[in-house]
Amino acid sequence: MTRPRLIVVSMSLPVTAKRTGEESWSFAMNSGGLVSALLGLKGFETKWIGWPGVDVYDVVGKKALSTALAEKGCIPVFLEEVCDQYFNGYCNNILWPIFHYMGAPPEYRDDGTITYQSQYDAYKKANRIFFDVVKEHYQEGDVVWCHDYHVMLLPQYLKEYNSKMNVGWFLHTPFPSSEMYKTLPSRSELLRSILTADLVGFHTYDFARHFVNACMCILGIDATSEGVVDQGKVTQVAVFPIGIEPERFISTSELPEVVQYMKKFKNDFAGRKLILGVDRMDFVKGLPQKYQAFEKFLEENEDWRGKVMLLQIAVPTRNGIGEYRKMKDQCHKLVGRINGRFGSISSVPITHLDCSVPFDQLCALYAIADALLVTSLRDGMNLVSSEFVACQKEEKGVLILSEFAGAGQSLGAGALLVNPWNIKEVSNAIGEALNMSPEEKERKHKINFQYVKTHSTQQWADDFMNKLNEITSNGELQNGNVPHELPQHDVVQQYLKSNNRLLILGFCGTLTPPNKNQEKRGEGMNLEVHPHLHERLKELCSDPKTTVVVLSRGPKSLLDKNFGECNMWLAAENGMFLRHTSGEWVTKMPEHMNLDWIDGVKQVFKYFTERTPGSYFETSETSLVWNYQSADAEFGRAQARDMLQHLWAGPISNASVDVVRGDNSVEVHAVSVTKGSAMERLIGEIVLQNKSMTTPIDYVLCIGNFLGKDEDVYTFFEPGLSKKRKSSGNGSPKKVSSTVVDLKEENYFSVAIEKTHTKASYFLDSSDDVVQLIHKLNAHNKA
Ligand SMILES: O=P(O)(O)OC[C@H]1O[C@H](O[C@H]2O[C@H](CO)[C@@H](O)[C@H](O)[C@H]2O)[C@H](O)[C@@H](O)[C@@H]1O
Ligand SMILES: O=c1ccn([C@@H]2O[C@H](COP(=O)(O)OP(=O)(O)O)[C@@H](O)[C@H]2O)c(=O)[nH]1
Repeated sequence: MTRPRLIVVSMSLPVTAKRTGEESWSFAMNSGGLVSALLGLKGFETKWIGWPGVDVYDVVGKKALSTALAEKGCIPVFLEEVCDQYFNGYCNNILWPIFHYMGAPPEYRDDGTITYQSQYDAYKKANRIFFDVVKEHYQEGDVVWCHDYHVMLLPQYLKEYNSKMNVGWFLHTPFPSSEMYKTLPSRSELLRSILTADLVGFHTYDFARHFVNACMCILGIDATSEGVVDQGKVTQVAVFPIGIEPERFISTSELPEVVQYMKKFKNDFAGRKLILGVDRMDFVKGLPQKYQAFEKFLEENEDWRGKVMLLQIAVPTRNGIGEYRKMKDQCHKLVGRINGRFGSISSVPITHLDCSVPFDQLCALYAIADALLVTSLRDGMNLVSSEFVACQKEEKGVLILSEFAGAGQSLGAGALLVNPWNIKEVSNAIGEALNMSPEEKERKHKINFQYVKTHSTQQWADDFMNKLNEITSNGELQNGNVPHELPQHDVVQQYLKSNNRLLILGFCGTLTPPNKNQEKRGEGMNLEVHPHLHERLKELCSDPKTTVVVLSRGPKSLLDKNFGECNMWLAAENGMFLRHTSGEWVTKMPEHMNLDWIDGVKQVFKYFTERTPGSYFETSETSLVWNYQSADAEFGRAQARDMLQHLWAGPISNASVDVVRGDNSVEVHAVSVTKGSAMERLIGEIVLQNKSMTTPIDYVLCIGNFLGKDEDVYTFFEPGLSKKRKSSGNGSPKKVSSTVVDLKEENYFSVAIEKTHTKASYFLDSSDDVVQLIHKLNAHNKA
C-alpha cells in the first residue's frame, strides 16, 4: 500500500537556524521530546513545517534559509513580530501552565500593553501564518499532522479551506481536567477547532478522558465510545503513547567511543553511586522538589554522604520567560545550599549543569547511572525515562518515576513510582533504589526494556497514521457524511415499483411541526403530530403493501395519543416497547438490562430541576430526560454542564449508559437502547405478526431527526444492499435474513432532517417536507 505524503506541523523545526552571512545559515539540532520523537519517523515521505528558531525580516535571508532547510525536508514559518506574544506569551505562559495544572499567571504588564487578548490575537495570527504555509505546500492526498498546543486553531483553518483534507492533531503535553481547562478564556474556540480534525490523539487515557469531558462540559456536546459527536460529525479521540527509537539508543551505547565515555565517567565518579537527572529547566519538571528530596535523603542517611551524587543535566529552555529565569535562580540557590551542607573537600553531592550534553555522552551517562530520578510535577510522557531504560548495561539502574508523568502509566511496572510533592516519599525511594538487590533491579529492568523495545516512535506514528487513514478512507460511515438532498422523484418511483415497503419514521422533529423540533425533545406528553399529517398518515398506512413504524424516544402514551388511530406499528422508548395499533404493547428489551442507575440519575435531575426555574424532567422505563428549554438559556446551559459533572462523578460513573445532549436537554439512557440496536428485534416481531408479508421487504424509507448513537438506524440496512455504496458486510442487514429483507441500493433511502453531517445519505429541510413527501407517495399510489 502506498503511504500518503505526510506534512508534519509543529511550532519548532528539528533545527534552530543561525545566520552566518547574508545568504548563509548554519543549523543546530534542537533538544526536547517532540523533536526526538518526530525525528524517529521512518517510512513516510515527510515535509516538516515549523519555526526555524529565528526571525528573519529580509527577503534575501528568508530565501536562503528556505533553500537550506529544503535540503533537510523542512519548510520555515516566519512569525516575525507576532512571535513573542504568540510563543513566549500565549503558548508558553498561558497554555503550557494551564495544561500542566499550574494555572495561568495574572496579566503581567501593568500598563496593559500585554494582555490575554493581545496574546490570543497573536496566537490566532500565528496559526493563520502556519495555515498559509501549509496551504502553499499541500498536495491533494497529503495527510496533515498538527502537533501540540501551539497550533490548536490550525485544524479549523485547514478544514475551512478544504473539508476533504486529512487532518490529525496530537497533544504532547497533558490535557488537564476540565476544572483546570475551563479557566482558559478562549476555551471554547480552541476545543471547537480541535474537533474539526479527523483524529485527535493523546499520550494517556486520562488526557483523552479529560478532553472528552471538557467538550461535554464546556461545549455541551455528546460523546460516544467512538469520540466526540458534534452536529452528527464524529471526531475520533484515541490514545497513542509515544515511544523512542530504541535501536538508536541501544546501538549508540555500544559504540567504542561511548564505551570510552562510560569508562571515563565511571572513573570520574569512582566510589560514588550516580543518580542522574535529565530535564529541560522547566518548572513542570519539579527540579526544586528533586533537590529537596535529595537533601532529605542526605539528611536522614548519614552513611550515604560522600557515597552518592546527583548529576542533573538542566537543559536551558524558554529563557525569554521571567518565571523560567526565576526557577533557574531558585535551583542554583538550592544546589548551593545542599552542596554547602553536605559537600566535602573531595566531593560535592549535586552537580548541576545548565546546558545540554552531546548525544553520545548522554547515552554513556544513561548507561552507567545507578538510578534515574524523574520528579515531573506534570509531564506529557517523559521520553528520558525510556531512553534510560534502553541504554542500561551490565548492572541495571533503577527508574524512580513521577506518577504525574505520562510515562508512569507505561513504565510504572518496572519503576519506583513516586509523588514528587511528597519529599519524604521521594527520599525513601532514593534509598530503596540504592539498596535494591541486583536480582530485583534486573527484574524491573526486564519489564521496562521489553516495553520500550516494542513501543517505538515508529509504532506510535504508524498507529496514528493507520487510524487516521482508516477514519478518512471510511469517513462517510464513521464520521457522518455530508448528505445529499433527497431525490424525491426516485423515492416515489421506487415506492410505486416495490411490493413490500417498510417506512420507519421518527416522531420529534420528523412528524411534529417544524418549529417544535429538537427543542422539544423531552417535552414528552405535550408533543403533537404535524396538523397536516394526520389524514395523510392514515392514508399511507391503509395500503396493504406498506408497513409504517413510528420509532421514537418518547413513551408509549405519547405514541398512543398521536397515532392510536392509524394502522401502523409504534415503537416507544427507542424500540424497547412495540405494538401494532390493533394490539397490545409488548416488551422488546434486551435480556439482563441493568437499570440500577435510574434512581441515582433521577436524584440528580430532581436536584437541578429544583434549582433551575422553568426546567422539568421526564422518566420512562429505560431513560430520563431533563429539559431546560423554558429556563433562562445561559443559566440552563451552565446548569447542564454542572449536571453532567455530577452525573459522571456519581450515578453513571460505572453504569452502561449513554448521555445525549440535545440543544436544551440532557438525556441518559441505557447503553443498548439505540434505535439501530432495536431494529433487529422489531423487524423480527413485525414480520412474524404480519401474515400478509409473503415476500421480503424490498423498499425501505427511514426518516428521522435522530441524534448521536441513534443514527445507527440509518446504517442498519446498509449491509443488506445488493449493490453497496459503502464498505463492509454482505447478505442481510445485521442479523435479519434475506427472506425477510432483500433490498437493492436504489430502494433504500435514509433521510435526516436538518443535518449537515449524518450517517443518513439524504436530508430534508424540515417536517414540512415530510408532509409533502407523504402526500406525493399517496397521490401517485392512487393514480
Ligand atoms: O521546544 P522547547 O520549548 O524546548 O520544548 C521542547 C518540547 O517540550 C514539550 O514536549 C512534550 O513532548 C514530549 C514527547 O511527546 C513529551 O514526552 C513531553 O512530556 C512533553 O513535554 C512540548 O510539548 C513541545 O512543544 C516542546 O517542543
Ligand atoms: O542534553 C540533552 C538532554 C536531553 N535531550 C533530549 O530531550 C528530550 C526530552 O524529552 P522529554 O519527553 O523527556 O521531555 P520534554 O523536554 O520534551 O518536555 C529527550 O529526548 C532527551 O534525549 C537532549 O536532546 N539533550
